[in-house]
Amino acid sequence: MDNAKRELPIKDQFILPDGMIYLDGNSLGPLPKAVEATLQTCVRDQWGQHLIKGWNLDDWMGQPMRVGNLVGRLIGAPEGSVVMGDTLSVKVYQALASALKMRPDRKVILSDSGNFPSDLYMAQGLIAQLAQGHELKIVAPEAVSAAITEDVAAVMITQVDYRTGRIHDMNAITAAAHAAGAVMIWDLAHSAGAIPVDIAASGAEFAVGCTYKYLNGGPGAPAFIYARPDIVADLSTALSGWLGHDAPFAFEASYRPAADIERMRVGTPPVLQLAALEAAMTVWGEVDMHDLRAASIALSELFIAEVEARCPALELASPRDSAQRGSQVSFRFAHGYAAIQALIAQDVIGDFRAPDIMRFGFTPLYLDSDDVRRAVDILQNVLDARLWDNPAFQAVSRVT
Ligand SMILES: Cc1ncc(COP(=O)(O)O)c(C=O)c1O
Ligand SMILES: Nc1c(O)cccc1C(=O)C[C@H](N)C(=O)O
Repeated sequence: MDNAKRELPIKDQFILPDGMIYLDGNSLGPLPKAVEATLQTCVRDQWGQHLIKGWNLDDWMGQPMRVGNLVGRLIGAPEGSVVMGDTLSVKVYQALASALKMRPDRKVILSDSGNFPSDLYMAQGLIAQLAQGHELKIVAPEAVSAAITEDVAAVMITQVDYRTGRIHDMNAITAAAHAAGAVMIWDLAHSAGAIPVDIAASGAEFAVGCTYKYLNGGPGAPAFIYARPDIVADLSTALSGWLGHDAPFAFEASYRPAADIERMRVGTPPVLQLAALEAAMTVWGEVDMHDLRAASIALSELFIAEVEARCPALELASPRDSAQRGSQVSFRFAHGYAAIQALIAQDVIGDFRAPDIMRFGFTPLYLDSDDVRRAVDILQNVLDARLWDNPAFQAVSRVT
């Protein structure tokens, strides 16, 4: 297949600095043009002029469900089954706490060593808080299915590994969890907007994810949570904030959860961030996820082929089979941190994950094959000329 035919034509909908090749949309997506204008309106006209009336006039209170439905379409969730709010770590906690309540006789939470640390930390914190003898079992990614035994209450897996990009088989793991009577939670942080997902078809009970990566909602954009519609009415929400109440403005003294997914809301929605995200979601109107996936694979394959041909010091850390890989490609290199800094100094933006992973995200909404070739030209120069071997590139910054 000709790579050019796989490219998506909406690069002009994003604001990217001149000359920059942005290969970090898997960590923080760039600014969609629609967001800039919407935020101006939201700040100046809504907040500025409507003030408190904005909750009704501009339906700020409806944002978490309205935007949840937009995100839901990208992950195969039915209308009304996804709600926005809080950070992903908080949503992991809520999903996990709800899942444990569904299996009171079981004490094991199963996850894998490829999971993002915050998910594991939230599980550890919840276990300590409950003090009921739960245990977090962490196995190798390849060992997950075999480790789903009948003492497992919840299987909590991030579908696409943040370091290597390796994809877990969502349907197979969910089926294994259900066969053993466990509840399934998927973290779609590196999946939503990156690969086609059909959460409803998987049958999983919960999915959570963030929106600042491939959904381009901006730094600090809120997370989403999905719960399978047939279980919602009985879910314990763990964090019983007033906006998850069935009638928040009745101001009752006792908590009574909303009948639907809104029970997973906690407190006041981040209105400006949700306005930004709602505008960012308009770019998906013209994108078919299967076209996007094909374009992402074409760009990733091109990158791997070019790097392997021209940069022999780097070792592929991602699965070679594109079907097993998300929308990022990682290479191992002992001087990876400094090499990434040297690349960034030349406006090729990737990132580094300890101990030695150079990570590059491929987002076909705003990247094409010329960008990929140019990025590899610069990478080759960084390696051939040992540009990484410069003290200026070794000082580790607070955020990598
Ligand atoms: C898989 C995964 N889970 C959880 C998080 C944490 O998200 P947040 O900082 O929004 O709580 C991240 C990224 O930071 C992530 O990649
Ligand atoms: N959420 C982030 C942040 O607030 C600062 C820097 C990076 C992040 C990230 O999202 C990291 C990301 N989850 C990762 O895959 O490494």
